[in-house]
Amino acid sequence: VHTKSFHIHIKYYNQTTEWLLSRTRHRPKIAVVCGSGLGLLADGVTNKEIFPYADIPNFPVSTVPGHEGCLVFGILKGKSCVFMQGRFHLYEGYSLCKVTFPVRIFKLLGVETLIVTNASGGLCPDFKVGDIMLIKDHINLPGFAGQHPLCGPNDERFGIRFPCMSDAYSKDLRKLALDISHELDYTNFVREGVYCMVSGPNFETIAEARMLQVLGCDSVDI
Ligand SMILES: O=P(O)(O)O[C@@H]1C[C@H](O)[C@@H](CO)O1
Ligand SMILES: Nc1nc2[nH]cnc2c(=O)[nH]1
Repeated sequence: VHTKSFHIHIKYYNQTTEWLLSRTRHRPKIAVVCGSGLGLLADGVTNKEIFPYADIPNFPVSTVPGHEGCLVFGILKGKSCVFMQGRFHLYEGYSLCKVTFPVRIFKLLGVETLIVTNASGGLCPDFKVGDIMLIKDHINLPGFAGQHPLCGPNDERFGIRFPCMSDAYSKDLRKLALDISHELDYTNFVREGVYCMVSGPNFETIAEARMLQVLGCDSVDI
């Protein structure tokens, strides 16, 4: 649906939401987007209901290895959750409003907390391969050049026209994650940093990586 368009009509969001609500008993308040190879984050949920993206009306499909392409509803630690086993990327040929389509569906399903994960490239010299970085802020490089999911007519149901981004990532949730990393003795590989989005699909040249470091980025992904 409108793969190259800046805008997806509300009727498609409604159609997808109604389709899901009529097929799952779950009413999740928490959504988790699983990046490359991280689909196993959904393994721990009980009362699972699984919907392949290809079956969900208007949903994009995953085209990248390591992205299973399923929406998994279930219960984790007594909380109803929904997991995206696989996410979408600009470099797959999807417009950014298509890439972010599921996030708006989560909003319409009643989700209040979104946890995003991905496998990104480290830029901070202190980081080691395999470290976990909690995102404290981001730089949306394609956004500077007009590639932005919020371009186009604004629908107030999803948020205001000019969103403030000075507190994009919940301080409370970041503190909780850091506190738990202390409890679990994970502090030697749990970091905090600034995430940079680029369009890909190529990874950075040495000069580009150095430029992103100078701009204050600690990790980069596509
Ligand atoms: O979906 P994420 O960001 O975790 O995946 C990264 C970026 C590319 O899709 C892929 C390259 O290996 O990993
Ligand atoms: N842009 C970018 N994305 C990545 N995703 C995983 N590794 C990388 C990387 O080195 N650069």
